[in-house]
Amino acid sequence: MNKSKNFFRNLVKPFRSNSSNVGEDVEDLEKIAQQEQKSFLFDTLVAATKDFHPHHKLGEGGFGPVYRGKLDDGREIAVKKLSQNSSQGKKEFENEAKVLARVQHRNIVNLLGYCIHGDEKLLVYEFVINQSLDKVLFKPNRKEELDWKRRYEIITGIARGLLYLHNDSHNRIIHRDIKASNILLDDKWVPKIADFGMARLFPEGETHVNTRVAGTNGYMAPEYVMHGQLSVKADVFSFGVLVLELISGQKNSSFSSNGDARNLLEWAYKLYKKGKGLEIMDAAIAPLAPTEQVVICIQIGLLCVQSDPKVRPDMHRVVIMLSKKPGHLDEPMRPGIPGTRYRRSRLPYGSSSTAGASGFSNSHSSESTFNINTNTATASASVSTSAHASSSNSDPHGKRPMKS
Ligand SMILES: Nc1ncnc2c1ncn2[C@@H]1O[C@H](COP(=O)(O)OP(=O)(O)OP(=O)(O)O)[C@@H](O)[C@H]1O
Repeated sequence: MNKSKNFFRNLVKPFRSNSSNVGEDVEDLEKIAQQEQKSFLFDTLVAATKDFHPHHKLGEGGFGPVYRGKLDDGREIAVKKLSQNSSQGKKEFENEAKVLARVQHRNIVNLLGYCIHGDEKLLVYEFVINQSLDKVLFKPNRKEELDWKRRYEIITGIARGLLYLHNDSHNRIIHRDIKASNILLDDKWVPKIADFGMARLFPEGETHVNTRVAGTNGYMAPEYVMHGQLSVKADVFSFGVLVLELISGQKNSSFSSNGDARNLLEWAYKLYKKGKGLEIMDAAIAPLAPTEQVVICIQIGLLCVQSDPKVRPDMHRVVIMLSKKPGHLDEPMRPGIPGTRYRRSRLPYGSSSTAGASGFSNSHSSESTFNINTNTATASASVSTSAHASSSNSDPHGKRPMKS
C-alpha cells in the first residue's frame, strides 16, 4: 500500500467503530478518494502555486502558510502547507482532513484533497475568492462592501453550516474555532466555514465531553475556558460573538472598553436592556438596514452568548429564530465573558463556586453543569493558563494550541 493510501487509512480509522461493516467502509472510502482524485501529486501543487511563490501567499495561520494556485484544468485552489517544525500542526492537519472528508455542505469549505510528499503535508481546498470575513468586516476601507443584506445572509449561512455540523452530518461535529477569520466568502458572498484543525467528532448520543481547551480569545464560551466542558453550545457561543461583530463591525478581542462595558457582549447587552440595542449598529450599514431584522439578530446574538450554556439556543432553534419576527423570541440573560486572561487571573483554580466560574453573581449557570468536573476543571484550568500565556506571548492569532 502506498504512502497516501496509508494516510487515508489512518484518516478513516476513527470511524471504524461506528460502522457495521467496517472493512468495506474503509475500502469504500479509499475507492471514493481515488475516484475523486483526493490525492494530489506534489509536482501538481508546485506547478499550481508557481513553486509556492510568495506572490501566491494568501495568508498564514497557526498551521502554516496558505497559497493560491491554479490547476491545469482551470480550477482555482488554496493550498495549506503544514509548517515542517510544527508537531501541533501535524495533529491539526490530520484532524482537518479527517473531519472535512466527512462533510459536504454549501456553507462548509470544500476540501479537494491532500498531498504527502516526504516531510511535506498539504491540504488542497477550493479557492474562495473573497477570502476571510475578518479581512472585509474589520477593514475600514472594505467594510462597506458588506451591506446589511450581505451580513444577514452571512449570519444565516453560518447558522445553517453549524446546524449541519451539529445535527446533520454523519457524526456530531463541534468546530471549536468559529471566528471571522475562519469564515470564507465566495464570489456571491456565501459564507463557508473553514479551518477544521481543532474540530471534534462526537460519537452518536454523546452531548458533551471534557477536553483540553483550544480556541481563540474573544470567542470561547466561559464553561469551556473554565472547565474544559465542550458541547455544541460552545460553538453557539462563538456564533453569537460573530453575529454581534457582524452587526457592530467591531472585533470583540480588540474592543476598547466603552463606559462600564468590558467587551462587545456586555456593551450590546447593556444597550439592549435600555432599549437602545440598535446603537451598536455599524455606521457603515446603519442608513439602509431594516431595523426590525437587525433587532432580531441582536437578540439572537445575545441569546447565543448567554452565560449558562443550557439556556443558549441550539443551532436548530437559531435557524428557526432567524425567520421570526421580534416578540416571539426569549429575553436574553446576561452574557458570559468570553475567555480572556483577565478572567483567568481572577479565579482560583479548582474553585467550586459556580457564580465565580461563570463570572456573574446573578448568573444562571447550573450547579450540576459546572460541578460534574471539578477534577477535570482543575486540570483544564492549569492547561489553559499556560496555553493563554503562550497564546498571548507567541501566537499572533490569539489562538490556544490544541493539546488533546
Ligand atoms: N480556501 C481558501 N480560499 C481562499 N483563501 C483562503 C482559503 N483558506 C485559507 N485562506 C486564506 O488564508 C488565510 C490563512 O488561513 P488559515 O485558515 O490557515 O489561518 P487563519 O484562520 O487566518 O488563522 P488561524 O490558523 O489562527 O485560525 C486566511 O485568512 C484566508 O484569507
